[in-house]
Amino acid sequence: MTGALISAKGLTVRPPGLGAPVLNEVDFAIQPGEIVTVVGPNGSGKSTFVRALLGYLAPQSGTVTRQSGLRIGYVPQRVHVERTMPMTVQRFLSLPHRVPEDQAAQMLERTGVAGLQSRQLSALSGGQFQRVLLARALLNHPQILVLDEPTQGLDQPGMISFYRLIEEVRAETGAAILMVSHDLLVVMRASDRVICLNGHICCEGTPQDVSSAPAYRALFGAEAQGMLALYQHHHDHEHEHFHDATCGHDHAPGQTHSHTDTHTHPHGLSAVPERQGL
Ligand SMILES: Nc1ncnc2c1ncn2[C@@H]1O[C@H](COP(=O)(O)OP(=O)(O)OP(=O)(O)O)[C@@H](O)[C@H]1O
Repeated sequence: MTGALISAKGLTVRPPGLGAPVLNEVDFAIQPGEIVTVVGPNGSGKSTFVRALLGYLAPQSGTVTRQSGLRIGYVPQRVHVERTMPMTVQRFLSLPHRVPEDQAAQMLERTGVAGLQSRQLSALSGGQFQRVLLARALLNHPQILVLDEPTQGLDQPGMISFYRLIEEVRAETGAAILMVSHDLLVVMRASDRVICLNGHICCEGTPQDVSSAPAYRALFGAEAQGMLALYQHHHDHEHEHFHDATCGHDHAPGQTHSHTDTHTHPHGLSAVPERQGL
């Protein structure tokens, strides 16, 4: 799609030594300012997808296009190496390029961990470390932030406040955000679009659409049921390109879906028709 920050067409990735591709024929595009979340079971290819989009992995076939000169802020999934090394937060923020102390201080304040510059990385709590990682990614003034499971190890309140911060960052900077997450309930509420991945795109659309898609429910079972408590999904509205792998067809804009689902509310919550603030 024109204007996309990153797009992929027919993206197929097969790591060396693996017989079958981890990703198969994935089409994708993210537009400026969009928040897109990738969900999927363990081993479904989420990190591979992100790394291929960023150019760290070469595709077997298909193409990835990144806007020329695109500024990317990337928080990878596995960063425990840095945490065990003796290193202050200031030094960590200055890798690979030196960052003036006042800029570092400002960014740490923005991400809610003011005054930690001289603290050792190993002395940070999980939540503080995630915010330091976010500060480092933001120092690059990214047009797109790519976060691979950014709330690993955080408790529920920590997760919620982290995602709130991500929404604030989008509002303030206009950066697009591509996240991989297992925190389905929380993160889906903060997303414009959700992609459910399992080697290929099983379904994608608004959180409401995806949470009630049979393919999504088949993958996430009980957790998907929880989503039903949060979203009321009437199948009498228009879908904008919503591919449902279980149905096996696309619903074109203007097409009315004919499923008649009964919505249950297992937690006794009232249905929330629109996206809610966190
Ligand atoms: N370099 C590699 N060599 C061999 N296998 C790999 C390689 N990279 C990924 N894989 C395999 O590809 C599959 C997808 O891995 P990936 O890390 O992308 O999944 P994921 O959805 O991010 O998983 P998780 O939710 O557990 O983080 C896994 O089965 C993994 O073992």
